[in-house]
Amino acid sequence: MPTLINTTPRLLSWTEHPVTTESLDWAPLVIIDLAKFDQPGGKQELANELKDAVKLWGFWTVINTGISQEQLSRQLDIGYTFFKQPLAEKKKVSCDFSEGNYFGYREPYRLIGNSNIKENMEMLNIPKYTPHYESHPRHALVQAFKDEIEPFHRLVWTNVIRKLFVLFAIILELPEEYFVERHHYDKPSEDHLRYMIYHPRSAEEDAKIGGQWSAGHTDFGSMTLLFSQSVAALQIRTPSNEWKWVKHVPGGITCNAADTLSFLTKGYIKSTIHRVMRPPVDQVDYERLGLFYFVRPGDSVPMVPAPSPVLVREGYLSEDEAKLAEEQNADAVKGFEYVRARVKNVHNRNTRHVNDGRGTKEVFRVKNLEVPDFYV
Ligand SMILES: O=C(O)CCC(=O)C(=O)O
Ligand SMILES: [Fe+2]
Repeated sequence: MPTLINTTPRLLSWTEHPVTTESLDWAPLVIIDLAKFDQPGGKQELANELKDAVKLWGFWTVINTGISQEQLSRQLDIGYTFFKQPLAEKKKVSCDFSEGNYFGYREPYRLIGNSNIKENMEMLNIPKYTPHYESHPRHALVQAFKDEIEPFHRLVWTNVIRKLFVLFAIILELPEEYFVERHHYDKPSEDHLRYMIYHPRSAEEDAKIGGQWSAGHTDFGSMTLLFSQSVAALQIRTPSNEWKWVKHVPGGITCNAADTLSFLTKGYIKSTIHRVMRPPVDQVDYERLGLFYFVRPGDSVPMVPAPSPVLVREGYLSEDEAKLAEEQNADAVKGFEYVRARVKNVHNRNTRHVNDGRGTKEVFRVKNLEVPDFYV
C-alpha cells in the first residue's frame, strides 16, 4: 500500500508581545459590539453608536466578531512563517507596481525620503478566493494552508465587513445593501488579506527619519481592518489635528474608513489620516506582526456619491447632484481604475515620500477624484 506523506510545512508559532506600560496619549475610539448586530433593534443601535465615529474620526474598533482567537493565531503563525522564509521564496510572487498591482509580496526596498534608511516593513497581500482570482499565482506556503486561509478570508468579509457596510447604509438612510453590493466578496475587487511585519530599527537610524515608520496617509480603498495587536505604533490624526496612539483591544479589530468610501459619500465618511511610529521604549525591540484586510470598491463600481437623503439634508450633495450622479455613472472613474492608479503612484518609485523634494501639497488625481498624496 502506498504511504501517504504529510508534506504540509510546519508553522512557526507567533507569540503576542506584552503591552506597553507607558501611558501614551490614546485615541478615544468607539467600540462597536457586533454581537448586537442580529438582536432586535441592534443594527439601529449600532448605527447610532457608529455615526460620529465615521463622520468625525474615521476610526473605530469592533469586538465580538465571531472570529476565534484560535483562527486568528493560526493566521498570525502562517504570516510569521511566511516572513521567515528566504527572500528568494518570498519574491516568487511579487507585487507588480508598474501595473499598480498590490497582490503578492512587497519587499522593503524603498529609501525613506533622501535619507539612506530603508523601509522596515514587509507585506504579503492575498487576493480573494473567488473564480476571478483562481489563476492568480500564490506562494507555496499559502497554497499549503489554503484550507485555512480561504475560509478565513471570506469570514472576515461576512462577519465584519458586510455588517459595517449595512451600518453605513442605515446611517445614510440608503437601502441596507447599498454598500454591500458595491463591495461584494463574490464580485471582482482589489480586496486583500495582508500579513505584514515591521522590523525594529536602531535609535540612531530612527532618529534620521524622525521615528516615522510610515508617513501620514489615508488608505486607498474603502476600508481597512487591522486585527488589534499589542505593539503600539499606529497613530491617527484626530479631528483637532493631534496625533494620538491606537490602543490594543484584545480580540478586537481596529477599522478605518478610506478614500473610495469617502468618494462614495462625498466626504461624509471620513478617510482618516494615520501613520506608524517607532514604538514606546519597552516595545522597541519587538517585531511587529500585523494581520489586515484591505477592502477595495468593486472593480466596476462607479465612484459617484450615493443618493442619500442624509447627504442632501446635511448639505454634502444638492438634489440635482444626487440625480446627476446616477446619470453620470457611465463616465465616472471605476473602482479598479482608481485603486490601481493610486497604488502605482505611491509604490512604483524607489523613495518613500517625505523630504523627497515634492512638497507637502502634492495631490493625487484621477479625473475629478483628488486626494492629498501624503501628510507630514
Ligand atoms: O501597521 C499599521 O498599524 C498600519 C499600516 C497602514 O497604515 C497601512 O499599511 O496602510
Ligand atoms: Fe494605512
